[in-house]
Amino acid sequence: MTVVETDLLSSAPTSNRRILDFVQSIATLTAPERVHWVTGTAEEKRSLAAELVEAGTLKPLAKKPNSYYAASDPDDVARVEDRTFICSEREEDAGPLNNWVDPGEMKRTLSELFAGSMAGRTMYVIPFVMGHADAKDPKFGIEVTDSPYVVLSMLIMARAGQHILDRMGELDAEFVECVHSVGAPLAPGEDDVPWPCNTTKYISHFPEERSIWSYGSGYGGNALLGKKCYALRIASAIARDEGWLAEHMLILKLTSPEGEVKYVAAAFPSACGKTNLAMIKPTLPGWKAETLGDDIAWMRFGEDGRLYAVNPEAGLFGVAPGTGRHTNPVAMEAIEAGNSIFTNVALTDDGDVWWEGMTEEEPAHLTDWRGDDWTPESERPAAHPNSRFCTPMENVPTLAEEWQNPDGVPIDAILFGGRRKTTMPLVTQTFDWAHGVFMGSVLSSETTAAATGQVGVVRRDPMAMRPFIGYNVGDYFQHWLNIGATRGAKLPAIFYVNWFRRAEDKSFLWPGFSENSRVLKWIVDRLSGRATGTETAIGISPAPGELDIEGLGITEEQVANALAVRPEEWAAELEDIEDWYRELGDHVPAELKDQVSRLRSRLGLA
Ligand SMILES: Nc1nc2c(ncn2[C@@H]2O[C@H](COP(=O)(O)OP(=O)(O)OP(=O)(O)O)[C@@H](O)[C@H]2O)c(=O)[nH]1
Ligand SMILES: O=C([O-])CC(=O)C(=O)O
Ligand SMILES: [Mn+2]
Repeated sequence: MTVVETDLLSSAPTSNRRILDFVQSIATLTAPERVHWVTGTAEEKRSLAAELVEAGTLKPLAKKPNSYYAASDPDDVARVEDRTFICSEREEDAGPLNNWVDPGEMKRTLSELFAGSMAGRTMYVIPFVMGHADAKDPKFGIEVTDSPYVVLSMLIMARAGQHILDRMGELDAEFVECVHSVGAPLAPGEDDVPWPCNTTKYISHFPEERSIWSYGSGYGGNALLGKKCYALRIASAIARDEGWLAEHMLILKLTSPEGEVKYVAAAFPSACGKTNLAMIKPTLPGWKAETLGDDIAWMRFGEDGRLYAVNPEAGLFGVAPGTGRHTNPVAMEAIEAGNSIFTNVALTDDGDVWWEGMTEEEPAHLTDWRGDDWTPESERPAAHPNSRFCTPMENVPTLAEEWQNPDGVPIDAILFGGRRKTTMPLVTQTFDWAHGVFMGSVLSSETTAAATGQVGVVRRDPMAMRPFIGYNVGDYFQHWLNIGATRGAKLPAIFYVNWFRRAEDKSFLWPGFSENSRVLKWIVDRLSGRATGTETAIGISPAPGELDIEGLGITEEQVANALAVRPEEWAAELEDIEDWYRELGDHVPAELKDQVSRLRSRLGLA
């Protein structure tokens, strides 16, 4: 018996066989120096943080309570989509948008990489639940990792710790096995680096087995395995099998001046405005917005036939640049409340954080995310474009009380949207569920810094889920159609929005941010039958005068340009949509292909 085995059996805070077997097998494979079962106490967090400060990974921030700064390796700054794999038994089940490797072959590769990969390090065992532990069918996970930075981040992002392990033991619950290593074993006496990682990276998912193996990266969506890997890729496969939806969506509660409440979920691709909309401060008098989630929504039918959404996460992992008092004051307040980790932002000389867009005036001197001196004359941004704040949901001053409800909130409207300079209007309502699924399936957006690769290229990002669907995209579309065809379903209305359309002089046609509340008002007016709208080839637009622009200081003409459905743009779009469906192959449902023909004829192009 190795040291680890003795240690594991004697000190494990659970007697659950499945859990012990899993942890033991990973310890045997990865050969860590010790095993630490994560409890989630304040004392544990303090000591982990102190260790990370000692190692140079974290710097305490003088200006923010219990908050830390981290700078990653410059080559480990975002999700790596080209190193992300869906290892289903059949290649066809991974579909055309995923990288597929045979599961047996991937397991062999991983076994080699993980063999001894935690040498000289501590292996942490993080018991967690996505959603609520007292939900009807709680979705548990155990992440083993050799990164204490991941532990501290996971304790913010998910409900985790000893109380979750106890609950799992009580229920003898199934759990998703999440295995993570930064891939940087330490030889005896070898010094560690502040951000250990490996140039070889594998973010591998086994959807049938419901397990995740992540190697080589310590960053965000690659390493906090409860988030994108579990709550979207694996959960989307579970949701397909169980008849629900796991989506890349924010959840927002809106209350009108008359006290009418509506719940909205919205899917925008990474770095396209979910966190901002989730924390919107309406500019229209009397309107109130409250936050339920900013990135992921799990939606299931309730007994009344409505779709109920829960946020499976417990924290925000928000894009820092562009977040400031004038754009997202609610997020700024959340950050001020402390208990946060900031990664790849810039440091001020007095021990605070800064990033582009936080303040209008730039500080005279900073330490940039690479650790270099920075002044306003510097050519490179001070914060990495994908720098992030990791903050507990409880810090959000606009948190809705329903956040504690394990069954979630009934969704009235689903919004799809992307970042498009042209073509896509500010807002349009789809005709019905199938048309909404069609519009979601052709969602398009310019790429952002949230993933490695070229930024600013238009690509299709169906339902904002392109990098996150754990199975064949065509089957995923069919699943959405099936949800709509569920007997007794009282479905949300589906809208499509674009805050990012530009004028000829390249300026934004719509001021965005808090002013998006005017678009939300029109949406609520549609839901409640107060706005009649006007029909276009692609959906229902606000009729002239229906969008409230009072006091906004923009002209009716500018609004008309933001809302315009231009036939010449749509002729080009249609061709691109046809190419897209061809590219996706024969799993695309006939019902959606039929939507393309109908759009073609509505555009007068048949
Ligand atoms: N012009 C404009 N920019 C916006 C608007 N909303 C958000 N942004 C900018 O878009 C960027 C990303 O916004 P987020 O709200 O963090 O995006 P997200 O969808 O939550 O991103 P992920 O966390 O990567 O999934 C930030 O730089 C924002 O300032 C808007 O209404 N108009
Ligand atoms: O997953 C991440 O690293 C951050 C995120 O929310 C996204 O990219 O959508
Ligand atoms: Mn996201």
